[in-house]
Amino acid sequence: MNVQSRSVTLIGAPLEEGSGRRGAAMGPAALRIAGVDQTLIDLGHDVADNGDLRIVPAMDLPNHSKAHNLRIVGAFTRALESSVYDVAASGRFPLILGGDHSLSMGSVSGMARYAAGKGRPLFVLWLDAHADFNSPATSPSGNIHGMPVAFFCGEAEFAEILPKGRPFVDPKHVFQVGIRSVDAREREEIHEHGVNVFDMRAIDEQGIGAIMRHILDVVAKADGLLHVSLDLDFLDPDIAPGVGTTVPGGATFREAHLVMEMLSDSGLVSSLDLVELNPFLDDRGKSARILVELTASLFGRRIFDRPTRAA
Ligand SMILES: NC(=[NH2+])NCCC[C@H](N)C(=O)O
Ligand SMILES: [Mn+2]
Repeated sequence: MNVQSRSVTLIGAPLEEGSGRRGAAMGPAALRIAGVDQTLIDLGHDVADNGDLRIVPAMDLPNHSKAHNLRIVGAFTRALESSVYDVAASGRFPLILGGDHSLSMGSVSGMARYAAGKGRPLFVLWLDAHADFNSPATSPSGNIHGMPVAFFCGEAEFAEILPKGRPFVDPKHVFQVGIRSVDAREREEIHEHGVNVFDMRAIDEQGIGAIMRHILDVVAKADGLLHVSLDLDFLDPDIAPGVGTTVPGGATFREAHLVMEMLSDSGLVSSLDLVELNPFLDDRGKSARILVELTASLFGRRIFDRPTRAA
């Protein structure tokens, strides 16, 4: 195996209040039970586990009728922003175990602060069925997990969650791959802001390999850092049922692994979110395991590393 060994720190974010239902708070536990730490250790990496973040609701934030549970999501955003920043600044790779996708408001903002301090641009690879570019004004649901991209791009500020002057991500540095469910006003917003969208049709027509080569080329040429945010619903629900917002027609097992293998080869990835796993909806741990397997591919596992076995 020819993989650069990395120092990885796991950060559990048992957050479910950004989604419309319960269950995603069990995500970090399920990912640990599926063996995320040992899998990385077996690949030769040094792994530390910071445990799960524990928060109290941020009472300085308002109760917002169009951004449900803002005080809890806001508290997680603050806690994750600083712990992801601290882990990255200590030279380690932050691996965030979610938790619903609103946690990316914190993780990506923490990486944006880290990248700004290094004078390097931050790029985000958003692997998801959804664009998550709503704001309280445009969201049909009021669920904050549909808003994180707009938040870290500086477009959705629904209360002062993070200090004024926080660094934003340039929407043109966001690559969304696997998209197949976008709300009407959200669609206008992503086009207006120049987010790079590769929807499922683009994957079907161009192939995921060509799309990934293009993205990695752009990041490498800019000497950027690349944060990867993997929403379980990027995958087809047939292979990954343990998620609250399933959309048919998602990425296949091999498409998802090829994304991770190419990311691994590139050496460009600085940080990773694993989000939206809802173990309450899963089928005998299948979705938790697939997220761990994909993480293994991102950290250097190759098809030929696995013992051959009949199905
Ligand atoms: N991360 C997710 N699963 N997001 C789903 C968002 C669904 C819908 N667009 C909304 O804003 O409510
Ligand atoms: Mn999402």
